[in-house]
Amino acid sequence: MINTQSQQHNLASNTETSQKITTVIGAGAWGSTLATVAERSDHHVRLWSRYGEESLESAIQDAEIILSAVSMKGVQSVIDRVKSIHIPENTIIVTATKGLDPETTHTPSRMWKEAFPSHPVVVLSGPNLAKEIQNNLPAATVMASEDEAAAEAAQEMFACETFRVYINNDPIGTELGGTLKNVVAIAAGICDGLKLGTNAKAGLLTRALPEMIRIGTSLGASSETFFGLSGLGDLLATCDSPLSRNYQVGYGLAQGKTLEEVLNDLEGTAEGVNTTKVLVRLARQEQIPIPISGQVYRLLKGKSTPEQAVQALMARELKAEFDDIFDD
Ligand SMILES: NC(=O)C1=CN([C@@H]2O[C@H](COP(=O)(O)OP(=O)(O)OC[C@H]3O[C@@H](n4cnc5c(N)ncnc54)[C@H](OP(=O)(O)O)[C@@H]3O)[C@@H](O)[C@H]2O)C=CC1
Ligand SMILES: O=C(CO)COP(=O)(O)O
Repeated sequence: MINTQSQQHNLASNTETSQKITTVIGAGAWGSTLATVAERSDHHVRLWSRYGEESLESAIQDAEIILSAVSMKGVQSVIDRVKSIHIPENTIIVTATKGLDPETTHTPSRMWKEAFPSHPVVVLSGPNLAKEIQNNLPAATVMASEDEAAAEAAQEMFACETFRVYINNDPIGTELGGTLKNVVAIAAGICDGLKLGTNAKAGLLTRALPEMIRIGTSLGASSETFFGLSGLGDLLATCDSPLSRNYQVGYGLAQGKTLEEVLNDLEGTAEGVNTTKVLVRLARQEQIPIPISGQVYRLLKGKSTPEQAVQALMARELKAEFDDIFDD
């Protein structure tokens, strides 16, 4: 069992010097799980929490990889703390947070890159419900970076029999897939909570994917990435699992609970609530249509009921399925 303070796992401390060291920052559900995964891969792992006894400086000393798994609200403060400590330029920074900064609308990888322009930054994202991975069920994920060697090093550090790690070179697309699907997961929870059926759910997810792609490509992502593990893969996992906190938010709203009630009952973080607000701002700025996410926004704001949101989506002007299909 991993506690909420920096620990040495698995290996006796006198073997540490010969092992590659990974430090995981954030001992919540995801950070603890990723520490377990790296430990399964037989690396030396340190798990750091702001509530633990060990200093961050000591926890990240000699680490080849520093992986941040904190929720969005903790990202800037963690960056500031790491920045106050000197870390060598070959230290790889991996970010596993799925959110958007409410101040700047930036993704966590962009925030890390801005703070550490000379360090390789890698995004970890995929269909990865922490509880299933904790239970040793097989899962696949993506390590994405513009620095191929860094992505490969992170892949090697975390891959094991039950955790299959792919690499790609589209960190922003990989990160946005995992982030934007949280908004859709709220909608999926509403869909299931209202018992709208399988056809409605398939329609919802299929129409939500182009929304994610429109926003993603406007921010520089490749559309192809959204059909991979971190896009479609994570959409399927999160929107079809009661383990997902975002799905639980939608499900609770469909039961007639207020957002406050739902969040009070929730175990852990549902990033989709904040992401929806940031996403709507981004979409307005760029004039990008996001009808499904827009309805989630109205619902979270208390401006419509789940039933009204469904009606509004079904009553939209009829249109072609693909934007440019009749252009020629
Ligand atoms: N749980 C999951 O299945 C998955 C989660 N994720 C993503 O990982 C991120 C974390 O999720 P999860 O672990 O589930 O969330 P939890 O609610 O379980 O834990 C919250 C985490 O955020 C950290 N944190 C919160 N506020 C601050 C702060 N002000 N300063 C520093 N650290 C802070 C906590 O650190 P501390 O330990 O120091 O308290 C803790 O690690 C989210 O972005 C989520 O979307 C991604 C994939 C899977
Ligand atoms: O990102 C996740 C699975 O890939 C976890 O989803 P939730 O944050 O909704 O629990």
